[in-house]
Amino acid sequence: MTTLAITDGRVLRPDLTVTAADVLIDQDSGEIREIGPDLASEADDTLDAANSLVTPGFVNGHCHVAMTLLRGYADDKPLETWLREDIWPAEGELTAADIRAGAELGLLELIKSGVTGFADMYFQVPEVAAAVETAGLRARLGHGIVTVGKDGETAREDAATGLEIAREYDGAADGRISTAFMPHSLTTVGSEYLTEFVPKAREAGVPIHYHANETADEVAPIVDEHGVRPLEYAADRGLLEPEDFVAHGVHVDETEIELLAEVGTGVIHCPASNMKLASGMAPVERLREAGVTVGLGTDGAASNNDLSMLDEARDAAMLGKLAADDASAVPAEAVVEMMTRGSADAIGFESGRLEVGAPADLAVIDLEQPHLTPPHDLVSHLAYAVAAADVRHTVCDGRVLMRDREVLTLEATAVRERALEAAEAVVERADA
Ligand SMILES: CSC[C@H]1O[C@@H](n2cnc3c(O)ncnc32)[C@H](O)[C@@H]1O
Ligand SMILES: [Zn+2]
Repeated sequence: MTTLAITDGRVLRPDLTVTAADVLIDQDSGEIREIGPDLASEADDTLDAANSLVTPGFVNGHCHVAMTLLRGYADDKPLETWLREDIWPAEGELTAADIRAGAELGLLELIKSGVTGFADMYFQVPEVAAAVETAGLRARLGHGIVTVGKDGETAREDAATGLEIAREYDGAADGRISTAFMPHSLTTVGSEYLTEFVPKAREAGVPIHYHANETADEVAPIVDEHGVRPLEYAADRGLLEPEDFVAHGVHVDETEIELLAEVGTGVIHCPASNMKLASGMAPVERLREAGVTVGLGTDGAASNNDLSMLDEARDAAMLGKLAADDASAVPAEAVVEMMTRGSADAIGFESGRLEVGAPADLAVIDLEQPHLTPPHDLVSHLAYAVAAADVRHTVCDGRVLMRDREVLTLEATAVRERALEAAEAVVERADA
């Protein structure tokens, strides 16, 4: 057995208490073997965590990681206009190699900001999967299916690709990659494709993930056409099971909140994207009160505009208070739980907690920084004050992905150069 010890840190436990301890990791199984004092002598390798917080790796519950190429390409527009006028035409120009370059750039950003797992919906999933395999993160991947605006044959092919990818890649990268069937949303995928393919996804044993109730404009057509709320429409078509998770959930009414809580479908809250696109304020406090599993996600870098879960946590706490008109709503503990265990539970990962037997997915935060002084309350710091640049080490599945701020699994300069070149060429083609 090969072992790694994270030494002399302050460890954030599942009950959100912090204890001075070492963490001993079995690198063969990728699991935490022991948490306690003086474990360095038992380890083959060590990572120094003095004056640092050892936290569960952050889990980005909803992302389009290759969209880093479109960061800053189109800002300051609402969702529908942004997608139709700018993003979808530009995405139409993306090659497989572009998506690989964008995904690697996004993964570099995730590792540097302490993220160890994420869920991703995009095109050219084999490219995203290859990047994940190299980078060493844990991911739930899916092909984003869109059928609106396509003829019947092309639309059906897209849904079939979604199913095929979900079947083929589930369990890839020694189990670090899992999949989901991912219709883009309830308004961009026709009901007939849901009726045909959702039962097949269930047979394949994969969960279902989609954008839901993101804008008011997306709710009205479903209510008008089907006479029910979007999540009732989803439940009627078999898209609301305990293993499923939806992104956004901004415009959910009380019936839908109760439905989510009753069924156990998770919601991934994306506060930065919701604010930037002026989509609205999700009722996070109410969702949590009702017992809904709530995770956090950045969405893509074109609507955020970064992939930092630390920024997302702060945004979630701030926006949650505004939405509830209550400063005690969505407190620090809630967002720390959402960015770790909440997202992990929602997307079906066992990570998000530091305990014996759990996956060794963790991040080490440098506390010796002016903006983290004094360290009265480290949960408060994680929610409100820690920045991506404070992450010293990132470990996933027991493997060190970043040591002393140097990413070991990706060559940072080459990744940036490839992404820069790809991004410039895509924008040139899109704007021609
Ligand atoms: C079909 S792959 C995924 C698809 O989703 C687009 N997208 C990015 N951000 C959002 C968002 O906030 N709501 C809906 N769709 C979004 C992305 O550009 C891809 O086309
Ligand atoms: Zn999205």
